[in-house]
Amino acid sequence: MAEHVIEVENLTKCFGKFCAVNKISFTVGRGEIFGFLGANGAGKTTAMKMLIGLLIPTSGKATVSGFDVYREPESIKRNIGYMSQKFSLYEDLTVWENIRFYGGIYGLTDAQILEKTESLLTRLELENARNSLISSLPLGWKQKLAFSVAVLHEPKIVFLDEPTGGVDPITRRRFWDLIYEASAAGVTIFVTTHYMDEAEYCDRVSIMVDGKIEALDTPRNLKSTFQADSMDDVFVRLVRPEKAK
Ligand SMILES: Nc1ncnc2c1ncn2[C@@H]1O[C@H](COP(=O)(O)OP(=O)(O)OP(=O)(O)O)[C@@H](O)[C@H]1O
Repeated sequence: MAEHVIEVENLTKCFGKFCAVNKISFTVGRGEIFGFLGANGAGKTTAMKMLIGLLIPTSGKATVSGFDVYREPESIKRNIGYMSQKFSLYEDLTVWENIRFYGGIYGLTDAQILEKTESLLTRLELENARNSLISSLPLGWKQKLAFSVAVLHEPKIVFLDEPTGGVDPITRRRFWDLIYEASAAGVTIFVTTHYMDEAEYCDRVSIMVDGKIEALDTPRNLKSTFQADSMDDVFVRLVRPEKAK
């Protein structure tokens, strides 16, 4: 059986009487691309914040890379990569300055940063943009660069919070090439998205409704279980059942 790098059992987060995340349980295997879906307000961000050591749960258990979310949040932060739509690259620094800045934060040496910068710029075909300000780059390039920076320190797990918001399907597909590459190298990908084409690219998908995981399986099995033609249909049936009728 594949090694579990994320283990979650009855994880719960309540704000007063309202439980944004209500007893969710799942495991994620090494190298797996795990899609974390749900409507706005379903509790995805709250759940992810607990897993990356930013929010202490109310109850339940969870470990990430073997580290406990209650006792070892700092170890979790050091051992994961994280990219969100909101927290990303510095717009008023150049491509190279951003790489150097994050490399420093992740504790890489100058020599490691230099070496990784060259291979990263070549891979992304961004050699000519090394001195360009981030603000001058198209959004699709920024997202690819933000992902590459998030895995600069070679974490075993990377958390992506709506990483491809606002770009077209072709640009999203190119971004997913980077995800596949990382996954093939053994990196586990935990990704939230509102795009159902991306849900189809995941190995398994969980769908949250009102703080609970209502379905969790491969896209193929979910479509079969819900007798749906697409992940879009599956999502609508679960999240807005009245519309599916
Ligand atoms: N600090 C907080 N205090 C009170 N309620 C909160 C807090 N953080 C989140 N919530 C509530 O918890 C619920 C889940 O929010 P969360 O941001 O986790 O949802 P989400 O699935 O990530 O939504 P989105 O797709 O819009 O980002 C929402 O009703 C939100 O208002």
